[in-house]
Amino acid sequence: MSEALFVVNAGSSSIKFKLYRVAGTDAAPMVSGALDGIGTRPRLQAKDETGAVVIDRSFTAEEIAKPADAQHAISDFVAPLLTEHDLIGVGHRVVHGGPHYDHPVLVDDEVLKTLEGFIPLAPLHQLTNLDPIRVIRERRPDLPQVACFDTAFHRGHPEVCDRFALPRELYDDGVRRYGFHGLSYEYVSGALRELAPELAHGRLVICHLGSGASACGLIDGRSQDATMGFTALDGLPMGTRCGALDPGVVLHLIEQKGMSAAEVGHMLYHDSGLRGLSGLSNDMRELLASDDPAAAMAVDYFCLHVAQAVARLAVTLGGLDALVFTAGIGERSPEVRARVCARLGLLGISLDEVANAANETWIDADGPGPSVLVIPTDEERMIALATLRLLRATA
Ligand SMILES: Nc1ncnc2c1ncn2[C@@H]1O[C@H](COP(=O)(O)OP(=O)(O)O)[C@@H](O)[C@H]1O
Ligand SMILES: CC(=O)OP(=O)(O)O
Ligand SMILES: [Mg+2]
Repeated sequence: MSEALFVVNAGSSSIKFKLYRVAGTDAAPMVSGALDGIGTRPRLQAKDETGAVVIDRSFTAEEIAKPADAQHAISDFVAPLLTEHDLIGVGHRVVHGGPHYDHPVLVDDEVLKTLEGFIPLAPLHQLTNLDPIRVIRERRPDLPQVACFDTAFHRGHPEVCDRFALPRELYDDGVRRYGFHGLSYEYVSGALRELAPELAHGRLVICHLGSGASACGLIDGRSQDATMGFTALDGLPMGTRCGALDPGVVLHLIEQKGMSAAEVGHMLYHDSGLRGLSGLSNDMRELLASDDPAAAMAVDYFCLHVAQAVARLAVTLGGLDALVFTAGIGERSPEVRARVCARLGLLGISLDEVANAANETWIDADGPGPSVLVIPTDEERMIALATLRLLRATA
């Protein structure tokens, strides 16, 4: 029987999963799938390694009302696939690891309790990250589970990038700039190391532009600064999240407009960003296809703020050798990349329009400026490898 590893990447409305075949210290996906539309139009789809569909099943909103229901349905689907494999463990993406977890950890009662304490810091993510862990613990208490954190990669930031300009004691209480999407940044900088080691050692900015969006500045593969802060609300505007915001607006909404903290929180997490700006959609594809001026302004706002973030991070790094785009928008939208880069001529950035339009890996024009690349991210692979390393080390 060959060894297998299961990886779960749970989000607010979907759970992505992959089942890996383990070979030594490497792992290759056998089945990849997702259950999305939780609570609305739940649908479980998965493909095998040849791309053939192995399940496509719809559920009612009542059947899969919450992430725990989704995990049960996924586990029911996966269990029969495991008869010929020895499942050695499960790796999870957990968005918030707080100030102390700078590496993946084996989940036990105490770890789970600590991670539950971070739910208020990542309301859109943390609870749904922890639900599958609980469900799998109920079903298979013997199975080792590993939490891999979005924050861990950023824990080595210099102090000047880790603090807010607030009274010192708040930092000791954990009010810090954590940064997120660390699994994605770790994967992408590793992929760049394979493609061009000299660039990976240099000053690099990676833009992770998905439904959550952030940018990270790295030197020699190590994160120095990132746009997300204490929570995954900060930094770039996102699908439904506001990004960086004058904190005076929050005070105004509460004190003058009489909104409750929960109402403000809901607005900032769910009704802002591209959705709020456009009044139309949180989906970049729809905005790019629309001829509504508000949609055009939302796209322009997004591109301006991404470009500003790249310039800001280049200041932290003391220059820029390469810029990498990744995640849904970063990997698939030539128009967004072109509009971001058009604003970055001052850094010497210039695109090869043909390569950019074709979503090629290298998209900068010949010349002395920074390299510009498109590298698809793979958070699940990062989780699989980190989980495997930890399981081997603790075996
Ligand atoms: N071809 C495309 N052009 C522009 N945006 C795209 C394209 N494909 C996907 N997107 C956008 O990518 C975003 C989702 O990115 P993704 O990385 O899948 O998000 P997440 O994993 O955080 O749910 C959505 O805003 C979607 O509109
Ligand atoms: C941290 C974060 O924003 O994650 P996602 O992009 O998956 O929403
Ligand atoms: Mg994502």
